[in-house]
Amino acid sequence: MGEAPAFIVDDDVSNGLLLKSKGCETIISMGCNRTFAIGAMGNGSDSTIGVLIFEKSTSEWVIPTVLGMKPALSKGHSAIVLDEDRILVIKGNSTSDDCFWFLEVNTAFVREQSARLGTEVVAWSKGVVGEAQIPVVISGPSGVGKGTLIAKLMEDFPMMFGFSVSHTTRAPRNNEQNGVHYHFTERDVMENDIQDGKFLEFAAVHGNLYGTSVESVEMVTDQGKRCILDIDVQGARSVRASSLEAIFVFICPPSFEELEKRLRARGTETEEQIQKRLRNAKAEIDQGTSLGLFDNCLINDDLEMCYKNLKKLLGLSDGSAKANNLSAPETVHVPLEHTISKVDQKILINCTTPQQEKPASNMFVLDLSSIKGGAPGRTRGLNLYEAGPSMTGCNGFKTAS
Ligand SMILES: Nc1nc2c(ncn2[C@@H]2O[C@H](COP(=O)(O)OP(=O)(O)O)[C@@H](O)[C@H]2O)c(=O)[nH]1
Ligand SMILES: Nc1ncnc2c1ncn2[C@@H]1O[C@H](COP(=O)(O)OP(=O)(O)O)[C@@H](O)[C@H]1O
Repeated sequence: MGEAPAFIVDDDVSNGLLLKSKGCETIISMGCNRTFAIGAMGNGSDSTIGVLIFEKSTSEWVIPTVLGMKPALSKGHSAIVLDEDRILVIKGNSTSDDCFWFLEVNTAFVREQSARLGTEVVAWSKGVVGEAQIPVVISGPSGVGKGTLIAKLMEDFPMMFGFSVSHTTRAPRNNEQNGVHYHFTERDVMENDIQDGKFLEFAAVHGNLYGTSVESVEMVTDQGKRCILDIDVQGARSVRASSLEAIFVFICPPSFEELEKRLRARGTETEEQIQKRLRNAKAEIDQGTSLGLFDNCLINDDLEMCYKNLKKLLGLSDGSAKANNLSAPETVHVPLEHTISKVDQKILINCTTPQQEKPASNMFVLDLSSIKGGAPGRTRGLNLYEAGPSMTGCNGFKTAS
């Protein structure tokens, strides 16, 4: 559990939306029963951010199990309670690609993990500014053309899509690069990482272990791109059961004979491996087309036609309307000294220093009405924009004292 953080607890914690920041420590109340302290744990350069919970009914401090990648410690943060299930923590002196963090305290994931571990649990999830495009899971039997379709998508929309690089214990093919096509790894290393909870899903496929690490999905999301996962049907089922929201697409061959022809023509497998893949293909097609697991099934007969249909279901048929929206948002710097206030799902961040002449140009609105995802993984869909004059006065927003 670790050492208790050296928090300074203020008496003034009764207001649910209260922000109280003393150097590294932030104290925030949630409902009438619990107060959260977020601040430095450890000493000097070894300090990391820690969390303590004060249970008012028992007057006791509880050290929760903290899940997820946590933010680096900063000299000050502001915080605000959202919907009674998570706390938005804004790191001072940081840029918008790393300053918005959510501490989940009562989301479905946290409740599930708390029941599993039998302890109080909280989970960090970093907020990503930008359009909330949910990941795309693509499955289908070996040789059906998944890789070919994904490569076309990545080539035509490089700013929009990013590929989740899986881990596998199978040997690389001649044209495959480590870290690009797969992270080629040893079985015992991968099994340890699975035990440590680093994988979103994993499965034994054609005699090898394959898996998607949480990090591989988060890395794509951090770039503001829509994540594509090329995983088998078992993996798709695991992702469906996880809290990662995604769209599920199954690619089907026009016939079994054509699948066999493509696999042989690719020339990357031995005869034995081809036989194994063909045997597995039958079960995969059965499951992929009949379980209700997939949102869409595309038949890859004519490649161009299938690609066109894939683009259509991803909302790209009109050319690139959505792709253009995805240009990386401008980076905003949030200084150490800032105040925040909340109206509905909008947070006004006031970065104005007393010397500044045009305060409005230094106020931003963080709109959380379209957020998606959360722990495990990133919280996407944060919308950040400069506050207009109507938002910075008495119209809706009250500036926190
Ligand atoms: N569950 C799971 N399956 C994966 C993952 N990465 C790849 N696969 C699947 O493993 C199977 C074999 O992939 P691969 O060895 O690259 O052969 P290919 O499908 O014939 O190109 C395919 O069905 C992939 O979709 C992963 O991270 N998790
Ligand atoms: N619609 C198609 N018609 C004919 N050949 C195809 C089609 N789609 C893909 N291929 C070819 O089939 C082989 C297998 O495709 P690939 O993308 O590697 O499949 P997967 O990733 O599903 O294993 C490749 O040689 C590819 O060029």
